[in-house]
Amino acid sequence: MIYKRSSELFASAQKVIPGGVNSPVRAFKAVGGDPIFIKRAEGAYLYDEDGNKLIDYINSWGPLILGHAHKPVIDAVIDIAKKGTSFGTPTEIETKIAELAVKMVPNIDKIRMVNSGTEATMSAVRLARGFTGKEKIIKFAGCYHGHSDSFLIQAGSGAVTFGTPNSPGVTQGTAKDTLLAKYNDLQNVKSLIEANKDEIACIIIEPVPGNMGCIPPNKGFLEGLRELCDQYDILLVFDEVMSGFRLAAGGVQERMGVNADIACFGKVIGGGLPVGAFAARNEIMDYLAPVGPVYQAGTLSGNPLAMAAGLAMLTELDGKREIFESIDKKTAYLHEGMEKVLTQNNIDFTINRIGSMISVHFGKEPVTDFASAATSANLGTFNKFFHGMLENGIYIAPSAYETWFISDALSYDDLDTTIEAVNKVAKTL
Ligand SMILES: Cc1ncc(COP(=O)(O)O)c(C=O)c1O
Ligand SMILES: NCC(=O)CCC(=O)O
Repeated sequence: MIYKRSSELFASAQKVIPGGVNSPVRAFKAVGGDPIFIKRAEGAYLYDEDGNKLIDYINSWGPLILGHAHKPVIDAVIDIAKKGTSFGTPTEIETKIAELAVKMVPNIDKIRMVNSGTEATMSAVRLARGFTGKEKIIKFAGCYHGHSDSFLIQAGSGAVTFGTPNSPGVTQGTAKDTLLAKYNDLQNVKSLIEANKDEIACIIIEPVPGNMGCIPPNKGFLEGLRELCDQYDILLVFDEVMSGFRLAAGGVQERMGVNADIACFGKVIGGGLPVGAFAARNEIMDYLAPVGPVYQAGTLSGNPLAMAAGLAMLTELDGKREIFESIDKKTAYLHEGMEKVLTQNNIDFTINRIGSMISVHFGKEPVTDFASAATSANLGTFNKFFHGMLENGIYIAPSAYETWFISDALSYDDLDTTIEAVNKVAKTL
C-alpha cells in the first residue's frame, strides 16, 4: 500500500495542529509511521487519500455500529440541516430522542444531552457530588472516562498509549479526590470505601472496559459494586459511552442486569455526530439546573443535526433489535477464526470478548485488569501486528489498549478476509 498523499497531508497538519491530530489516539505515535488520512467511507470500508480501501475496525472509535454513511442517518442530517443548524432554543427532536433513549435503557427516567462522552462523565460526577454532598470518587485503573481532570488518573486509552496515564496539568487538589481501585477486585474497592467512610460520592466505572483492551467483569463484580454502593450510600455511575446501545439496546444495565444510579452515553447515541448524554431516575436528574442546584449547560447541547443523527441511529437499533444479535455473532465468528489461526501459528495470545467488544492481547496470561493488560501489551509484537494488518487492508486501532469497534456493516466475507490477514501476519510475528 502506498500512503504518499497521507504523509504529505500529515506533514502539513503537523505545522498547524499539535501532533497533526485533533485527538491523540489518531496519531500512529505508539506504533510508528504516519496516520492515514481518510477521504470518504461507506459501510465497512474506509477509502483513503491515496485510493487505498481498508476494512474498518475502528468505526470512528465506536459510534458507527451500523457502518459508515448509513443512509437513514445521513438522510436525517441532510434534511434537518436545510432548516438551520442551531437555534439555542428547545426543539421537538430533543424530546423525541430523549423519549426513545428512556424507553430503550432500563432504570432511567430522564436524560440530558451534551456534546461528548467527556462532558457526560464530567457532568455525571458533578451531579453525584451535588446529590450526595460528598466529594471523593472512586475510579478504576485503566478505565478511561474522557479527558476531564478528575479522570486523568491512571487513565486508559490514549492516556496510557502515550505514557501519560496521570496527565500534567491536573492539580494535586483535584487528583486527591479521585481514589484509584483495581478492576475486578471487590475487596480492594471495599478497603478504599472503609478508609474514606462517608466521603465518597460515586464509583464510576466502565462496566465492560474497552480502554485497556476489552475486559469482561468477573462474575459477581458489578453486582458486588452495586451492593457496596447501596450499603455505603454511594452512587454507582456506569460509563456506557462505549458499551451503551452496543452490548444491548439498554447497554450493560440490560445485558448484565445490574442497575446503575447514573448512566453515561456517547458514541452510538450520536450516530457519528458529537453527542454525549447522562441519565438517571427523576430524583437524581431533578437535581440539575434549572430544576435543581447543580449547574450544567451547553450552547450546542441538543443540537438539531446531532439529535437527528442520534434519533435516526437509535430508531434503527430499537426497530431492529436483531442487530445486536447479528453483531455479536459476527464478533464471535471473528473471535473463533482469529483464535484458530493464531493457535496454528504458535502465537502467545489472549482474546477477550463480550458481545461486539473484542481485543487481542499478545500474551498467554488472562487479561483481567490494568496490570495484566499492561503485561500482555507486548508492544513490539502488537506494532508488527498492527502494521501487518494495515498492509493487508485491515484498519485496527493503533494502540494495544483499545477494543476493536465492530460494525454490523461487516460481511462474513470481510471477516474471512480479516482472519486470513491475521493468519498471514501471524507468520511474521
Ligand atoms: C468509556 C468512555 N468514556 C468516555 C469517553 C470520552 O468520550 P469522548 O471522546 O466523546 O469525549 C470515551 C471515549 O473516548 C470512552 O470510551
Ligand atoms: N478509546 C478511546 C476512544 O474511544 C476515544 C477516541 C479519542 O479519544 O479520540
